[in-house]
This record gives sequence, structure tokens and C-alpha cells, in this order.
Amino acid sequence: MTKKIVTLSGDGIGPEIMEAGLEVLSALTECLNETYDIEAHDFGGIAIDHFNTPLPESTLDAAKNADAVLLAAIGHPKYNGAKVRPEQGLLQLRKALGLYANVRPLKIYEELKNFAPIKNVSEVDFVVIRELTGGIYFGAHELEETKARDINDYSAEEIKRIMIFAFETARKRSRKHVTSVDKQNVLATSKLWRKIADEVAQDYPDVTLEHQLVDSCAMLLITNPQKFDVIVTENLFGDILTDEASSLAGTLGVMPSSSHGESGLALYEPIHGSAPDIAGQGIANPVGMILSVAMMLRESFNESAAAQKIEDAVEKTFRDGYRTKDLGGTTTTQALTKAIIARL
Ligand SMILES: NC(=O)c1ccc[n+]([C@@H]2O[C@H](COP(=O)([O-])OP(=O)(O)OC[C@H]3O[C@@H](n4cnc5c(N)ncnc54)[C@H](O)[C@@H]3O)[C@@H](O)[C@H]2O)c1
Ligand SMILES: CC(C)[C@H](C(=O)O)[C@@H](O)C(=O)O
Ligand SMILES: [Mg+2]
Repeated sequence: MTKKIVTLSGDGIGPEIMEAGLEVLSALTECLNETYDIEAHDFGGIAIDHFNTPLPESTLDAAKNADAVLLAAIGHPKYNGAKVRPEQGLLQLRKALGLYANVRPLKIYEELKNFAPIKNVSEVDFVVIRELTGGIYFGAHELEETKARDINDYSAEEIKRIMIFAFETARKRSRKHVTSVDKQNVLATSKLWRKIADEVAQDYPDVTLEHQLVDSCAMLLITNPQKFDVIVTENLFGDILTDEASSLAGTLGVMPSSSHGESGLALYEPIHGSAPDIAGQGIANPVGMILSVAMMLRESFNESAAAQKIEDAVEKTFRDGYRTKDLGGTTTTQALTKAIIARL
């Protein structure tokens, strides 16, 4: 049966990297067990321009009826200060699809070690499980002339389900270790977070649990990243720590992610944004997007062999010396994509 993939290219470098991701998918047609229909929809800034809203009903309906959603990136400085922003659409979409668990794996490429901002990092292999539909992102935001407030809000149930997701993830990995990251020395939400983490851990005697405060975690990610296996943390901390972690990988441009909920429908997107500073120049690194396609094939469509082909081809491409500008090279988005396809 044909599967439906809804694509949301969005803004900035979004369309450039989406094209790269879909070219790789299309090059794999012969080795896939299913056929895939691609349905593109407006989302983010482009949707504000066309429909006055970043998440038009037609886009949300299409996403709800898809077998998977592939998102590139949204956002543009021209909406700074505007009442309606592209980012609101992203939060609405995650919430409406119930995507509470955001999986952000970190892979270190041997070949990129010398190019990464953080040097000589090896044997790092961890995944961040970021809570995605709660916390300060979704509490009330109030802005007045001389004061402002954002509410950080978590229920025990929201914490429990992300903890279970993290412990289940750890159970499938060889080290079976969870680091729960919070700020329990200050925040009430973090005190509840830590209590629920301890409770859920009781059901996973085969998994070890460690607690880490977020500020020292930020330091340890740079000084001792080898210590981490599965990191589970709240929405805002997960956003910040994963952009930080990308400097171990080489660049923000190589980090993919998947987002899951109860329904089985998942969304795949690189963790970076629309990079307005380099949009339209054909120099964006498409690897985060291409690896998100690989995650989609493995996690939504059970096409593990095809996913592995993509991951191996990316590795070979780096080994053969191809580098986009973010890694100090001159390879264009299109040329890197073609090099990856040639190595599939
Ligand atoms: N999921 C998303 O769609 C998403 C994620 C993060 C930020 N944003 C939005 O993106 C816009 C820009 O935000 P920002 O500048 O803080 O973050 P950004 O991730 O867009 O860019 C940060 C820096 O990394 C570089 N970069 C990012 N992706 C790259 C890639 N694939 N190849 C090469 N270089 C890359 C950019 O050029 C920039 O210098 C904002 O509107 C923000 O809200 C969207
Ligand atoms: C654009 C923004 C709302 C988003 C977030 O903070 O979740 C982004 O930074 C991300 O990491 O996906
Ligand atoms: Mg982010």
C-alpha cells in the first residue's frame, strides 16, 4: 500500500534542504518495500504570507492523515515583533499531533573531528529525549510594558510518560543508563520531575538512573560527553542542550530528530532552524535533513536497511572529504546531496 508523507519545507534554507532530503528518498525507491506519496503543504512564515496563519487547517488536516510528517525549518526575522510568528505554528503542530517525545541522537563522525568546534571528541554516543509538548513553552506568556511572565508548568502525568519513553529507549541500548536533567535546587517543576523519575526507575531495575543539574550538565557535555547514554529533560533545557551538543558533532547542520506521541504518527526534522543568514545561497548543510529521512524510514516505515544505507553514505561522503561551508568547506548543498546519492 502506498504511504503518505506530508512535507513542510517552511522558510529560509527549508526548501533547499527539503529538496535534498527528497532527492535521497527518491534515489532509494528501488530498495524500499513500499511506495511513498509526497504531499507538500505551506507551514511557518510562508503560510502566514499565504493564509495569515503559520498552521493552516489544511496543513494540519493533511499532517493528521499522513503516515509521517517531514519538516525542514521555519522562521524569519521579518516576523520579529509581529503578532503572528512562524514558531507559533511549530508549537501548535507538535501539540495538535501529541508529539511529546523528541528524540535527538548525537553521532560523532571520525572524519569531522578536526573540523568540530570542540576538538578530539571520540566514543560519544548519546541520545537526548526532550519533552516537547509541555513546560514553559506552553504555559501562559504575558508581556506588559514594564514586566513580563512565562509560566513553567508540568503535570505528573506529562513527566511520567516522557520518563517511560526515556527508560524504554535506554533499555534497548547497551549501556542502559538514563541521566535525568533538571534544576531541582530552584524549580518546583524540577522537584516533581526528579520525584517522578525516581518512581519510574523502580519499574526498570535493568536501567541505571542518575540525576544531573542542568547547569553542570551543560559543562559535562563539553568536558565529559562520554558519560552520557540517554539524557531526558524538559522542553527548554532539551532545546538548549542539543544545540550545544551539536558542537561535538561538528555542526548544527548534521543533527536529525524524530518526534513521537501515542497515536503512532511521527514527525521528522533537523534540530536547526531556517538559517536566514545563509538562505538562498545553496550552501546549507543538508545532512540533518537527510538523516531525518533515514530516521523516518527506520522509525515510521520499518525500512531499516534503507535507513542504514543513507547513514553509511553520509559517513562515506565525509570520509571522501566533502564539506559544506559550516564545516569549513566549499561543497554546495546540491553537490553534497549528489555525493551522498552516489554512495548509497
Ligand atoms: N524547527 C525549526 O524549524 C527551527 C529550529 C530552530 C530555530 N528556528 C527558527 O530559525 C530562525 C533562525 O534561528 P537561529 O539563527 O537562532 O538558528 P538556526 O539554527 O537557524 O541557525 C544558527 C546558525 O547555524 C547555522 N546553521 C543552521 N543550520 C544550518 C545548516 N543546515 N547548514 C549550515 N549552517 C546551518 C546558521 O547559518 C546560523 O549561523 C528563527 O526564526 C528560529 O525561531 C526554527
Ligand atoms: C523554533 C523553536 C520554537 C524550536 C523550539 O524551541 O522547539 C526550535 O528551536 C527547535 O529546536 O525545534
Ligand atoms: Mg532549538
